[in-house]
Amino acid sequence: MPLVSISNVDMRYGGPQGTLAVSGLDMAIERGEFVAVVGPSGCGKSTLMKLVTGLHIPQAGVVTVAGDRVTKPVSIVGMAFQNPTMLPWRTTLDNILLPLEIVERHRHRLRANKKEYVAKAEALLETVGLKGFGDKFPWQLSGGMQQRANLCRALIHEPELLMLDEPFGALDAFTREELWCVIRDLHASQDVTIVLVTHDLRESVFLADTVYVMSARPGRVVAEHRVPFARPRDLSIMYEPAFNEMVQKLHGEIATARAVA
Ligand SMILES: Nc1ncnc2c1ncn2[C@@H]1O[C@H](COP(=O)(O)OP(=O)(O)OP(=O)(O)O)[C@@H](O)[C@H]1O
Repeated sequence: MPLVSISNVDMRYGGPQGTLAVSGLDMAIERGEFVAVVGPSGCGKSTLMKLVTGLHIPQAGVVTVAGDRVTKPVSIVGMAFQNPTMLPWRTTLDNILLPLEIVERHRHRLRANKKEYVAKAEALLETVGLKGFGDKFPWQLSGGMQQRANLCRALIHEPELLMLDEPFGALDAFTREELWCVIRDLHASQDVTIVLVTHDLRESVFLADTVYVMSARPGRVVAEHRVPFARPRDLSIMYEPAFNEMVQKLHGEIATARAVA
């Protein structure tokens, strides 16, 4: 059974006459898979994220996560967005622990095993290359470092599913590539399923096992590609012709999706 299943989903904003954001959306995401979702602007990529995390409930069709129909926010999911939104008055470590303080189920465990969770946050910081930065405040970190810490915060409760909505969009090209490697390594080491929404086609091909292409609004899946490159992948793969051919193919499909809109 797939970890995430989206079957024939319609999502409309603003009542019966409102904007139909996605229509007839189908997707099946296996445990451990790394999925990237690309498509023209406004095609419903963020809507898809909100449907899977239970922030929106569709008017038609069914979304299931780990076999359960999604009817409310899903607890086995971690999320990271373009802007890290760390709380400036808390240290990086305390920002990472924040979800555990907020979610009732974790709160007791955090109180009982604070040391264990601090050690876990520190281990995550080390994994993303921020060893020793836990006591710094977010405003003392660069944008790339904040996004690394943000990833730790999304992973602190050991989610089965990590949803990333344009997490690297605000970063410069070099920092972005560094973070691709961080995500690649997290996926390899953390036993987590990842769904990444992105406008960056190279990012999608470098990171994903499967790339879904969505149509213009109302969004639905118009193409699904298996990425054939073996793991672990090195950034140098981006200079290989087969990599660039795949990026160009995706580019062409999105241009077509935009044109038929
Ligand atoms: N709360 C809302 N009320 C009305 N319309 C909305 C709402 N949220 C999104 N939409 C519309 O639904 C469509 C899909 O939005 P969504 O944010 O999912 O697209 P997206 O693919 O993530 O966009 P982008 O690529 O620009 O980030 C868009 O046309 C948007 O204008």
